[in-house]
Amino acid sequence: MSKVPTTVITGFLGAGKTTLIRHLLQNAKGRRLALVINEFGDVGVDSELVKGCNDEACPEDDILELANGCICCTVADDFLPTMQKLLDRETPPDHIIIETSGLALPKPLVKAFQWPDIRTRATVDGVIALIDADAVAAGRFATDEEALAAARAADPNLDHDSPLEELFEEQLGCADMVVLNKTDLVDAAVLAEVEKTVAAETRPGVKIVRADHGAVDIAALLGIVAAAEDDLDSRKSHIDGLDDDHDHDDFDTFILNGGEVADIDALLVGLKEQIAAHDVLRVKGMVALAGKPSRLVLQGVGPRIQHFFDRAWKAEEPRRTQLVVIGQKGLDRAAIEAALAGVLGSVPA
Ligand SMILES: Nc1nc2c(ncn2[C@@H]2O[C@H](COP(=O)(O)OP(=O)(O)OP(=O)(O)O)[C@@H](O)[C@H]2O)c(=O)[nH]1
Repeated sequence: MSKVPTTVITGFLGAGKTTLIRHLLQNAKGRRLALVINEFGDVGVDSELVKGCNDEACPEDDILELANGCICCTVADDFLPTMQKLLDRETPPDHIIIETSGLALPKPLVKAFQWPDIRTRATVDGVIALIDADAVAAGRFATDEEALAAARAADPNLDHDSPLEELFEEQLGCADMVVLNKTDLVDAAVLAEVEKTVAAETRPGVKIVRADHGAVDIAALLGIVAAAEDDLDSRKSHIDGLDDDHDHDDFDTFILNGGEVADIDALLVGLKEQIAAHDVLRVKGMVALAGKPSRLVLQGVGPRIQHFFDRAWKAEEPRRTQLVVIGQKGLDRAAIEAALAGVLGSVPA
């Protein structure tokens, strides 16, 4: 029996994983793909967005959500049963795509493919690391030595590099291929520098492909045949030898709840102020705009915010606003909520 190839898509918060997967689904060329989506935060925004595209290549039944924390920490409880369910199907998918949360360490997930019941039926075709070229150019993953020294002084138990840099290294060090995304946001000279920074963290021979909005040919992404689960030793990780004992205490997340938003511009201005003031890494979710039949998807990555209408609100859905906010440890939830209370509208009963 041949094993079902599985591609793991990793990459920091907002790098463009969901965008790349939507592109993949729209260009599946007859392959039956199943998606396993893992998010950090309780609102399944990514799966909503993928379902919203109503693509024939990926019916809703083939989109499975793992919302209980980070996939790398909940492997045994959530991930393995989900894989077993997919593989037990009368007609298993041709290919499984796993979108990890932006904070996930890919190596523990790849290791899970050594689990006896999975190993005989599935293989990791490849680990794809998505990189936000704009964020790397802005130095978001570089260590701010002063800040690190201050953090170490405040917490003598701090035993690692800046959490953002560590994740950057962790995700690149496990990759079979890197997609350097958001090339539209940086010029050629900057891109060449970013590519050098990225190449310094990859294993030898790993290809770096440049992309705009995750538009990479499916033939390049799928069919790498890496069998990554048999090749774990070449993928260095900060948690090697630590018995997979790690957590995500370096990051905080919460949900901003509201009702109908009367003034989108006021919400955007308020959000931008809060993102800057509290160094928020990611904001994403749905906004109910007063007087509009469609729901508004809002996406913030670092200082950039985008929004668009995706589909009409269903009759049974409460018109409410929910935005996931993610930042580094110590995020001042109360201050952010207080600052935005006036522009988010009242939560429906
Ligand atoms: N300018 C530009 N924006 C992009 C590109 N790719 C994705 N985006 C935007 O970046 C934002 C985040 O994209 P997602 O695909 O949701 O990123 P993600 O990695 O799935 O995010 P998380 O699941 O939260 O980690 C969205 O607003 C996208 O439209 C790109 O190549 N260029």
